[in-house]
Amino acid sequence: MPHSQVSNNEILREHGADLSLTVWGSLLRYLEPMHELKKQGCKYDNIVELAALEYKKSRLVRVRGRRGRLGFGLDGEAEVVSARGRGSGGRGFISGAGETEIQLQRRRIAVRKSRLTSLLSEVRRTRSLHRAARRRHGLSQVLNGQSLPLVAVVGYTNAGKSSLVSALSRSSVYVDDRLFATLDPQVRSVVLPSGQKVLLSDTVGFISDLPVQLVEAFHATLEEVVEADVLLHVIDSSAANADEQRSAVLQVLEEIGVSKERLENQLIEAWNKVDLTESDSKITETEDACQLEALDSRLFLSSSQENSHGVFSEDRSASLMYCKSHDGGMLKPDEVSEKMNIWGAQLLNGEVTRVATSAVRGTGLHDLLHVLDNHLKKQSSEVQIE
Ligand SMILES: Nc1nc2c(ncn2[C@@H]2O[C@H](COP(=O)(O)OP(=O)(O)OP(=O)(O)O)[C@@H](O)[C@H]2O)c(=O)[nH]1
Ligand SMILES: [Mg+2]
Repeated sequence: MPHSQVSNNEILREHGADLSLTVWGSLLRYLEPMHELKKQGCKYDNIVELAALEYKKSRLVRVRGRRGRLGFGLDGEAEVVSARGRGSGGRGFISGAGETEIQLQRRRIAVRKSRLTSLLSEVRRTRSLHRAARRRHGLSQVLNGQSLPLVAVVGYTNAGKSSLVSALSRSSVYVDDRLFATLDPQVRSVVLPSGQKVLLSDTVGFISDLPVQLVEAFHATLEEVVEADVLLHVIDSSAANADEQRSAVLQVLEEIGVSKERLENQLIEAWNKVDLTESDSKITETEDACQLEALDSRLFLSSSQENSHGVFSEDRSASLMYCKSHDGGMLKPDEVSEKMNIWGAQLLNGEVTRVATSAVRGTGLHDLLHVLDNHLKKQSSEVQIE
C-alpha cells in the first residue's frame, strides 16, 4: 500500500517530521472524498505539502528524492527545516537563496491549496445533490412515501467504520444498493430484523484536535451527521487509547453541533475489532452463540436475565456473557438474539448501548442490527407520544 495513511505517516515519522505534522497528514488524508480528489488529479504528496503549510506556516518539509532531487514527496528522505534555517534534524538550511525557495514553495502550495479547496467544494456540492436526490426518491417509492431513517456511522480514523458498513450490509437480510450506489457510494441500505429498512452512511474518520481551518472540508460528513436519525459510533476496542479516541470523537461531535441529548439518546456504540482483544477460542465459542463477549459490564446486563429460551448471566472477570438454555443445553443464535428485547428495556431507560463487533469475523453484527432496530422503534414511539 504505497499511499496508505499508515505507510506515509510512518515514512514521515521515520524521517523526523513532528507528530503534529503526521496528524495533519493523516487528517488531510482522511478528508473524504480523497478518492475523488485523487481521481481529479490531487496527489497525496500535495496533501502532505498542504498539511505542512497549514500546520506550521514558517516550516517546510523538504524531501530528498532517491536521485538527489529536492522536492516534496514521500519516496525519499525528509527533513524539517524552519524558514530561518534551523534544521530539526541537525541539518541547516542555506539561508538567503533558501528564503526565496521557501517563498516559491509557499506560492506553489498556495496554488494547490486553492485547487484543493475548489475541488472540495465541488465534491460537497455533488454530495449535497446526492443527498437531496436520496431524500427525494429516498426509497419513498419502496416505502410508500416514508423517508428512510439515516444512520451516520462515525468514529475515530481507522476504527473500522467502512468495514463495518460493508459487513452489515452483507449480513442484512436483503440489500439493494443499486439505487444508492449510483447516487452516493458511501451510503448502503440495510434491512433490520424487524423488516425496517435504513440507510447507513459511512463518514470520514475523526481525529483529535480537529483543526478549525479544515472544518469546511468536513462539511460533507458533518451534514450527514447532523441529518442522521441515529449515530453509530465505531470504536477500535483493540486500540491502546480506545477511551481517548472515543472521547475525542464525542468532543468533535459536540463541536460540530450535536447536542448532548442526542449523544446520550441517539448514539449506539460498536466496540469493533473484538477479534483482536480476545483469544481465538473465545471467538469460536462466540460464533457458536453460547457465549457472548463483553467489553465491559455496560455492554450487557446489570444482573442475570432470562427469556423464554434460557438464562443470561455474565462473568465480569472473564468479560463473558453466558447464555444457557433452560434444559442446560446450548442456545441457538436466534434464541440468543431474543435477549435483545432485554437490551430494548435498557434503551428505554436511556442508557448508551454498546455492542461488541468484529467487522472482519462477523461477530456481533446481528446484535448490532437488533440494537438499531430497537433504538429506532424507541425513537419512533417517543415521537408518537410527543
Ligand atoms: N482485526 C480487525 N480488523 C478490522 C476490523 N474492522 C476493520 N478492521 C481493519 O482496520 C482497518 C481500518 O478499517 P476501515 O474500515 O478502513 O476503517 P475506517 O474507520 O473506515 O477508517 P477511515 O475511513 O480511514 O477513518 C482495515 O485494515 C480493516 O481491515 C475488525 O473487526 N477486526
Ligand atoms: Mg472509512
